[in-house]
Amino acid sequence: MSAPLVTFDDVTMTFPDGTVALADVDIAIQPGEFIALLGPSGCGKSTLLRLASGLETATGGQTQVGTRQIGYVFQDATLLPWRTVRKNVALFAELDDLSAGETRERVDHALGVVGLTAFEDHRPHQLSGGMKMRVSLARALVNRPKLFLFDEPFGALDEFTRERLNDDVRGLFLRERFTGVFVTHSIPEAVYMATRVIVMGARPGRVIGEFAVPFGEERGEAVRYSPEFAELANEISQCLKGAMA
Ligand SMILES: Nc1ncnc2c1ncn2[C@@H]1O[C@H](COP(=O)(O)OP(=O)(O)OP(=O)(O)O)[C@@H](O)[C@H]1O
Repeated sequence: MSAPLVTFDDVTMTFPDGTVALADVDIAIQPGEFIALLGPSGCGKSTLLRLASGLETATGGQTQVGTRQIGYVFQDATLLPWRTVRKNVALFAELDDLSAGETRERVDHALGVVGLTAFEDHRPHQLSGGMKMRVSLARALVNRPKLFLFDEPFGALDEFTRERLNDDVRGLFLRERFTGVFVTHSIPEAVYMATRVIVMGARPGRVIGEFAVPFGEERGEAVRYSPEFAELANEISQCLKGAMA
């Protein structure tokens, strides 16, 4: 087995007001894994992503991340309304001071893989919620992330759009070969997307269960509606219920 890309070793996070968001968290994420993080509200899922991204530093234990090329998408697409789709996608490349030619090449690629090339001159108010999230994904892709953090990106979308975006992210994962950490409240979404599901409990936030997902790279309806899928979702649900009892 290769060295993990992300390691949380005995990590504790206590905020200045005394809130213990995480206690004794041990997680090792191998390159090429797609982890779904599931757990009740307030169990520290977003805090874990913030630690992995370097936005926060844990108050105890060790957090190690083997790359600085990190993509991060949030529930809100956070687009700049006055910029076109292309200019929004180019934002981080501009901040990184990439040359105009390199930026154009990366933006073209990112717009292509999220299927928005035809909309590059639109402004955010002309897009659906799902399209805005695709712009947000493309913007993160421009940095060619080796680690891609998703903080409940599709929670606000209708189920149909969400399922399509789940397939889009799976497609990106298979094509770009990043390592993914995907926070969600949805058990089916977690099972559909992930290679491994990590279940967290609250007060304090900690890992209470891990489930390897036995499905291969090709997912789709046949997997989503299979008895094995329902069985695994049920096991995870029992684990979560145990955490909330
Ligand atoms: N800056 C902060 N100061 C104090 N407490 C905080 C801070 N940020 C988060 N918390 C607390 O830490 C705990 C974990 O928060 P976090 O946002 O990581 O949970 P979560 O599992 O992502 O929740 P949700 O599913 O509702 O988004 C919560 O109790 C939250 O109130």
